[in-house]
Amino acid sequence: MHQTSTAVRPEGGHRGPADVHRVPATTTTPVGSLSTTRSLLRLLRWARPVVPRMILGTLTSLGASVLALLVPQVLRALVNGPLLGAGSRAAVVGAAAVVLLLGVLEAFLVWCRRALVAMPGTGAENDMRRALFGHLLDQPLAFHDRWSGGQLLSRSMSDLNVVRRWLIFALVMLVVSVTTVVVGLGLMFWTAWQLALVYLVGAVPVLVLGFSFRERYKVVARRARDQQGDLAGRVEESVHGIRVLKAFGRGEDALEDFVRQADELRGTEIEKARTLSRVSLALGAIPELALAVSLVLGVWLASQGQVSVGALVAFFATAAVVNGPVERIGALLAMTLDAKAATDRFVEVMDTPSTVVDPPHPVPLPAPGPRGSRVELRGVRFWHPGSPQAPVLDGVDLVLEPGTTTALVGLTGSGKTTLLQLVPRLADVSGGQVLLDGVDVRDLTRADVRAAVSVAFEDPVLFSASVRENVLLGLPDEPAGPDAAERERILAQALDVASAGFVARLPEGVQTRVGEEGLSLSGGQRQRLALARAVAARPRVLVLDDPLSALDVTTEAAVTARLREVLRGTTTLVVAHRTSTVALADRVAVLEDGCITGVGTHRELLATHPHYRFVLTAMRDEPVLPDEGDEPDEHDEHGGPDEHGGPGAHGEVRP
Ligand SMILES: Nc1ncnc2c1ncn2[C@@H]1O[C@H](COP(=O)(O)OP(=O)(O)OP(=O)(O)O)[C@@H](O)[C@H]1O
Repeated sequence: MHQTSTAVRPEGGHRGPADVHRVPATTTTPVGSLSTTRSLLRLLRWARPVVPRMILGTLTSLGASVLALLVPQVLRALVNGPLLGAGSRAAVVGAAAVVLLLGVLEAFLVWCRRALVAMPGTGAENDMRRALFGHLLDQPLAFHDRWSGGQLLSRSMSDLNVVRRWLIFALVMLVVSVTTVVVGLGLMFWTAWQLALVYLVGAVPVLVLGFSFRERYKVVARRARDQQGDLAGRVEESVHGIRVLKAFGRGEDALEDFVRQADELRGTEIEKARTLSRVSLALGAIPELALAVSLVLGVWLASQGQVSVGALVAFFATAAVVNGPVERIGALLAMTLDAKAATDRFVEVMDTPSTVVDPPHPVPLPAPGPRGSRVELRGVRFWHPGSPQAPVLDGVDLVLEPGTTTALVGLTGSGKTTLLQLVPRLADVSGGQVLLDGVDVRDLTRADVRAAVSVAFEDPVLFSASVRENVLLGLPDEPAGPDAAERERILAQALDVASAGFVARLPEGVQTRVGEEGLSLSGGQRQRLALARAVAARPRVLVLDDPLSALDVTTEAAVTARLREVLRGTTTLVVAHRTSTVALADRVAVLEDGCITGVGTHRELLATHPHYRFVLTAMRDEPVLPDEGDEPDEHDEHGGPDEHGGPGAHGEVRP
């Protein structure tokens, strides 16, 4: 999806600040300022294919209502004719048969309405859910940082449920009810206009009450939906952090927080119910009151001979038909306002443009050179949305030469992960450029970039799927991707590189289901599968965010050794928090104050770069720092960069 209006690039090229679209993080979103009708009309974007069936469903429902309204007219003829006049028994039976036929036809039309409308309603809900999920997947990381999972969950599940129920029931019934009331009133005027006038006077307070109900209910309906989202977020967060809550004995506090939020939601739901019950009371009582007055007047008029008895019967029978829809209108209006709140919340997400988009005219991905792909960061600046005054990266220059491995080193919070994310376009630069084989990554399609660049994060995520599916996630499916035998070979090699021998001991080997709903793995096992996944994608560029942090030293050494073999021909950028990870690299780049302040071999930097030495002392394992004048040697132990140095990544070295 390409959104030019709020795309990240400012006019005139790549170097300006990102156009950051701000989205509400939680429930403080104000009530949508659009009218209810305009709000709900936006559903047409997704519900258009089902409109014909909806119209047909509404027409059948209207037909049913017309039949219901015809019954009183038959009664009128029956009373004025066979009953009070010189009618025959056959005429009475005939009239009863007509009433029965009308009833059966009405029931049939009601069934047709359900059959016509139910399916398209679920179809529209499904399409909207799919569109929303696709949109969420399309959003950059910054979007997911700012929206709570609970809000997104409730918007994609319960909000769309509300919209579906409105589409298949309330919308149709509202149209039918209003039409029935209008036509019924017309018939009442035609039957006995004096009585209809009395009935109509009762509509004035109903309309006034209805208007104030709409205004009040709109606000609480939105609040209730937002609070539901917050509550879902609370559950999600607590389940996610259950270990921490238990470990710190904070279960009771979490429960208290949950109960408080649940009580707030309950309060809002009660307010909704009260608001609705007030208007429902008025909608029920006022027409009945008007009918009571009409009855007295009607009897008097009949006694004066100004209306016939048949007309009187028909009038009240029609009023009985009309009263049902009038009473229902309150509940239908409430469902409509709930649907407006749900639609507003859905559209808020859908209208959030992605800031990382495909270019209008993508450049084809150039072929890599003989030794692999070259990555260059040129004057890269980056700040997180909302804090342009504090750039995390402030002019990063770094070249990763083809086929080399560069370790990125810096103090915690210095921006290493942020820098890494810019290469596969998980976020776009705020200034400067990231070039892949000479092309700005923003001029490539995201699919091309992500096929070329694989990532493994420190905090590995496995999906509820088999080991095989998790590891081969980055490979294109057949027929574009490798065939079955080749996939098995890639799988075996990736697991071997990641030293994931434990997979063979899992209950069903590579078929074992892991992830959230599968077998629990240790942190190190998960990391190895994530690493295998990155390797299996056979990328040109491998971006590793401290992927071995949970491994013991022996396993890390084994993985490192295998990685060094496989990484030939792959350009690798690896964040290192341990000297043993640095050992993987040909060159080391030091990130300091948002810039690369040094690039060189471990030995060179150790000798010349005080900040590098300082960072090493802060690393998780204990580096062997050289005594003054000594040659550093700890990397020789790890088979480090000195052995594999050679011409590698280089960049501007700032003293
Ligand atoms: N989504 C975000 N919104 C705002 N600031 C953020 C966000 N993510 C990270 N930051 C900030 O950006 C800075 C760099 O974070 P980053 O995660 O890139 O550091 P790092 O060097 O990888 O840290 P570590 O070594 O601890 O993993 C930090 O100050 C962090 O607080």
